[in-house]
Amino acid sequence: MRIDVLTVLPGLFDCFLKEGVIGKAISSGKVEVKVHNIRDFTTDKHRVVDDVPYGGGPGMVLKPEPIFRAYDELTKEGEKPYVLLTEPWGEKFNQEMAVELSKKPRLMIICGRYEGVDERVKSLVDREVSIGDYVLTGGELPAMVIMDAVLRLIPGVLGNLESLRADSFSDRGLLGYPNYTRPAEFRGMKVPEVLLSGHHKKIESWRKEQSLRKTLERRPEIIENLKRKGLLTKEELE
Ligand SMILES: N#Cc1c(-c2ccc3ccn(Cc4cccnc4)c3c2)n[nH]c1N
Repeated sequence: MRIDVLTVLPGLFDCFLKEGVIGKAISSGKVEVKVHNIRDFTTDKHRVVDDVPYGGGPGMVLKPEPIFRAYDELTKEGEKPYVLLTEPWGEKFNQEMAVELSKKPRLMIICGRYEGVDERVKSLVDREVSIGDYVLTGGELPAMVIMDAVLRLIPGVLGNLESLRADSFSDRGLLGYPNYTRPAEFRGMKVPEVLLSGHHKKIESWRKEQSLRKTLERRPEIIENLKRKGLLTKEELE
């Protein structure tokens, strides 16, 4: 998968693209992520990317020209990208969307700043996406959240064991099971016996029950949604 990111703050992505699972996936060539400074696609000597809003009002708006120039330049060759625009009021990002996006060969993520992008930029966009009902200062952190959730699903990025675990739980949006590690007792708090038993079938069924129970308690709508889609097995429904 290739992802092109358009932003006026490319430096925000430096650590994200160097560290951890995502950094390894990029350095090993499993995925390609290129961050482009929208300012590099301006043509004036002051490299202006924003302007005051028509009709008045606070703040500035990202101009359409530099973003269109970047899009035209980056799509001259190769497969056309599926274009995302991060927006406070976009479609809510979730695991289902992450799975869908992970199957695209190429993505482009346009990150707004200030009061947002000129409305005409949306003629380039396939999906306006929000990571939640709160207002951030720009679209870069949402872009990193989306990339993290999508790239971890690319085969080989997490390694086999992890991707197997992911398929059975988080890809259906179920909440995770409790994790423990040594010591077996810490300040009077013991690790559940089943996890010390070495009985893999019992452990798996305990984890599934914990995940379903936590999801039912905290996010019952996820269970209802899975029931409606027929994505819960008979024993999971019991
Ligand atoms: N995805 C996502 C987001 C954003 C987000 C995303 C892009 C931009 C570009 C500009 N702003 C700031 C801004 C714009 C309009 C009004 N108020 C503030 C952004 C916020 N905030 N919260 C989310 N879940």
